[in-house]
Amino acid sequence: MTIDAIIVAAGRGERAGGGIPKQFRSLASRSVLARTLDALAGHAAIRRVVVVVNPQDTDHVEAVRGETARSFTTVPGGATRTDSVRAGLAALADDAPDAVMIHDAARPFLSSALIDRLAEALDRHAAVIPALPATDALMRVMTDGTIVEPVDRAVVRAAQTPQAFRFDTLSAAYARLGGGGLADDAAVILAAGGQVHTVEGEAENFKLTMPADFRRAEAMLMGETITVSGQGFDVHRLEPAETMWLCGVELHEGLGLVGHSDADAGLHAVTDAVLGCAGAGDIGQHFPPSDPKWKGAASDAFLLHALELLGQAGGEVIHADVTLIAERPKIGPYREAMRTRLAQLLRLDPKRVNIKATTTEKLGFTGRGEGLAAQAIVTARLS
Ligand SMILES: Nc1ccn([C@@H]2O[C@H](COP(=O)(O)OP(=O)(O)OP(=O)(O)O)[C@@H](O)[C@H]2O)c(=O)n1
Ligand SMILES: C[C@](O)(CO)[C@H](O)COP(=O)(O)O
Repeated sequence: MTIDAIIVAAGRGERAGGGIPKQFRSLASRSVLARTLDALAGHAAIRRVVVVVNPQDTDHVEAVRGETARSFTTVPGGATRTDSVRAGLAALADDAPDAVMIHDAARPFLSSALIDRLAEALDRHAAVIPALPATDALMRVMTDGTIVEPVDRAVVRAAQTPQAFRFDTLSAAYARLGGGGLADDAAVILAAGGQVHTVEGEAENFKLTMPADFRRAEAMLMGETITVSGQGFDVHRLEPAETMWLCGVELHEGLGLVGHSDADAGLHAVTDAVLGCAGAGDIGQHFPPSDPKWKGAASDAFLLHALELLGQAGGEVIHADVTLIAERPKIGPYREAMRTRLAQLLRLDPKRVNIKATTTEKLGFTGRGEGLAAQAIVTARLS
């Protein structure tokens, strides 16, 4: 069965506050939407993901692309969640899947086991959602808050997302729905006279709605992780050349670095620091200079491999600080470009990346202009 996913991310997040729509706010150094995408688009059952966004948020969406390796397309959303889901369904219609999961961008903590449960239930049901029993006593109230009567909590459930449907069933229900918004997609099926089944939801899969939800989410992430640091150091010989690669940026200063790969000492130091965080040895073990495969290689590939190993070890980079040591070239004119490129490779906000440069007062091999050295410290969170 082919299953596509729609992430609705066009809301304004007014109840959460925080200055920008909540799905783009940072939670322990990564945006909510990047986390949601990784959880959903990273699942093997999901073929492709459409993210429904507000066109005002283009810059935020581009920043999220830099934070995740997952691919996704975007479509403009509407005034209500219902309108946004409708736009997502229309975007999938040309190459319609057998089934679709609709998920709130604002629920970044869904587990892969929950997606498994929903996918498995889709074999038996056309509409299935995760739901949780109520744990508090429930009261029916008047608009002023005065209680009318208790509600039997055995007969209610709190509905979560992802909500999973056979694509044709959900599309037909949306086609029958008039104007106006409903709370969720289960309500759309019910309005069309359909049946909706439930699987067990997850307490951790709460929706970031109010400011306190962000505090809870931060505490959850901090409590589950430890912070580690990795350190890296590299040196390459300098010689006259047209170009030099340093921290992923091409410099045109009449100097080059000599090495087996592109000799980008900055990226090599960062790669070693990431490997340090992952407890995965050093760059020479993974990319031996004796292997002709790496001759002239762009060092981006080394860093991406180290990041992959860190990911497998349950880690994510949260900060990097690099020091470049040389008399020449002067780093100042390239500093911002290096910061931007490194942030892109590390999938970090550029504010979390720092590039420093120093000379050694004409002392030693760097002082004599024979070589360039780079040091890096990378900080990562490990779960
Ligand atoms: N017009 C809308 C409204 C909501 N959503 C999405 O639907 C999900 C659940 O909605 P909610 O938590 O209500 O988000 P907001 O509408 O952003 O929140 P608020 O009501 O506080 O502004 C969110 O991922 C939100 O981005 C959407 O795609 N389009
Ligand atoms: C879709 C939903 O998250 C299911 O619990 C919920 O209905 C969204 O409600 P909101 O009023 O848009 O927050």
